[in-house]
Amino acid sequence: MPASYAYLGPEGTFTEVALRTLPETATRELIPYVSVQSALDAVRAGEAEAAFVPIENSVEGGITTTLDELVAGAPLMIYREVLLSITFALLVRPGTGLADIKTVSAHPAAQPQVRNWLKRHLPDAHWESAASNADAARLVQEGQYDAAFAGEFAAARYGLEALETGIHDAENAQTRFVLVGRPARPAAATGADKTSVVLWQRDDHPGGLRDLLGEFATRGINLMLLQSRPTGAGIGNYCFCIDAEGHITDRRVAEALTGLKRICREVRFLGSYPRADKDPADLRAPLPGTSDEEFMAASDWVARCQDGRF
Ligand SMILES: O=C(O)C(=O)Cc1ccccc1
Repeated sequence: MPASYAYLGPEGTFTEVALRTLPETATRELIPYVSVQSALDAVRAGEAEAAFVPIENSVEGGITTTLDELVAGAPLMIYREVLLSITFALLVRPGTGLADIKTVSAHPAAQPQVRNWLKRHLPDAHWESAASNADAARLVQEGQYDAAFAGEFAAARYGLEALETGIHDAENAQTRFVLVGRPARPAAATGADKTSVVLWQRDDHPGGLRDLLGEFATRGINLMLLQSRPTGAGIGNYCFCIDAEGHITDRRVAEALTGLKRICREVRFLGSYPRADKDPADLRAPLPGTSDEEFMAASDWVARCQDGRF
């Protein structure tokens, strides 16, 4: 298997910066791709061992292009996540002033993070979406746009200068990135893990979403992401992308997935992996009655009852 990781490029993306925080990248070739889709397709085709892509930010929620790629097509699995705090720089060709800027470009996920700043400083600038923030910087270098919102570190790579730095509408904005590979056994539980799934309801009925969420709630499982995405089968037709606390080898998570598998038309397991935001030591104790030991003791009791040995 090629020891390479694909990532959302070109060079100089926040994605690349987040990826380089993973220790194993020292022994991997890191290959930039023009889109999330092409990076994930490289994994599906066996050209790359894994792909590293943005999946969620704290301002706008899920990055829909990534979620939609994971929802459809040949199954993939998430193995790691990285959180990165994000502030933007306004990158321009040397000599450009604020008054010269007619067009600005960045990845669509950047727009909600700089909207207020734009309104205040460049109210008449025309927004042009780019495949990534670094690609916007590259297009500024080529003369296609006047300015790009990107990481300050991208300036040197594209011969640009930062007219402004530290741009962020929301304090502490973070973006979450994931390392995605072909399906295999998830890494062992660390004690502070997250499980990602996609759920498709069997039919449309009152309380349908509550039924799905109930499988987590009754087992004391906290949810960290719930994003509905259209299935493409018509208005009102959605699947649900869910991140839940815990690992598939935790009894309560395994039982919740068992319940969901029974009541859903389809469940896609997207992986169990260590949480980037928490140490196992910080994690609260499971709700009473939902620890592995309590699940095991209860099923032993049922087995004894079935045997008449209670
Ligand atoms: O990695 C990048 O530079 C991207 O273009 C994706 C992105 C978009 C907005 C915030 C963080 C990452």
